[in-house]
Amino acid sequence: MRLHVADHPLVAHKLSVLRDKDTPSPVFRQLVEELVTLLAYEATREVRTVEIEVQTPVAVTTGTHLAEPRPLVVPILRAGLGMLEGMTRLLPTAEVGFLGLQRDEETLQAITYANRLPDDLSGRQCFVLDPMLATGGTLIASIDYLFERGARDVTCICLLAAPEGLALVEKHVGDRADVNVVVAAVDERLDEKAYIVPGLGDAGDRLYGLV
Ligand SMILES: O=P(O)(O)OC[C@H]1O[C@H](OP(=O)(O)OP(=O)(O)O)[C@H](O)[C@@H]1O
Ligand SMILES: O=c1cc[nH]c(=O)[nH]1
Ligand SMILES: [Mg+2]
Repeated sequence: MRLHVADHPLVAHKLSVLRDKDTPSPVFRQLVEELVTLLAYEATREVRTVEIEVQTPVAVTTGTHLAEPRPLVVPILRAGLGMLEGMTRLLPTAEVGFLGLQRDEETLQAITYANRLPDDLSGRQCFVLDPMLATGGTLIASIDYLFERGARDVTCICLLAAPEGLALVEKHVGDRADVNVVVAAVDERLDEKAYIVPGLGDAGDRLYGLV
């Protein structure tokens, strides 16, 4: 697994506003989108491209297009949905697949309640969107679904990660170079309810206002 922690003052600024418990849902949603676009810039650094010929008004030149098959973006419902718009703004031609997973807050196991992924992901580059990497159970299940269907590589974009969750994902995938995790920050730890500390609370509730 390769980990990239964004080191940028704009990311740090937006993340601080996101953490503030008094930031209301509309502002929270807007900031999540902006943060994803900044993280996606880094996360798509190795997106596959092909050379094409472009006729400018002046001359013929060599340009770049995204290669086929198109990348697949997979928001993990519910909270990952808040990251989709920011991602597709940068990758408008990507296909989107959906996974619905909810962590059972007693057992901390991730339960899958929706799976709308293409059956065959052979050769596909996949980008998983989930704001919170806490115990890592949700992300591990998501990565497994994608590789089971033949994904070529998986890049996970998260806003916050706990060291415990990162360690579990790393233990699960080992040193394979086709799993990337891009995060805005790695926080201190998990609390007794497996919430990220200092974190930002329940990302789904803060995005969509449900309790
Ligand atoms: O690393 P883990 O310990 O598995 O926890 C992380 C998961 O918890 C949150 O989702 P949640 O289960 O609250 O669902 P929601 O998005 O519907 O709120 C979050 O968005 C991750 O998907
Ligand atoms: O801190 C956490 C942990 C899991 N899910 C969240 O939304 N927040
Ligand atoms: Mg939640």
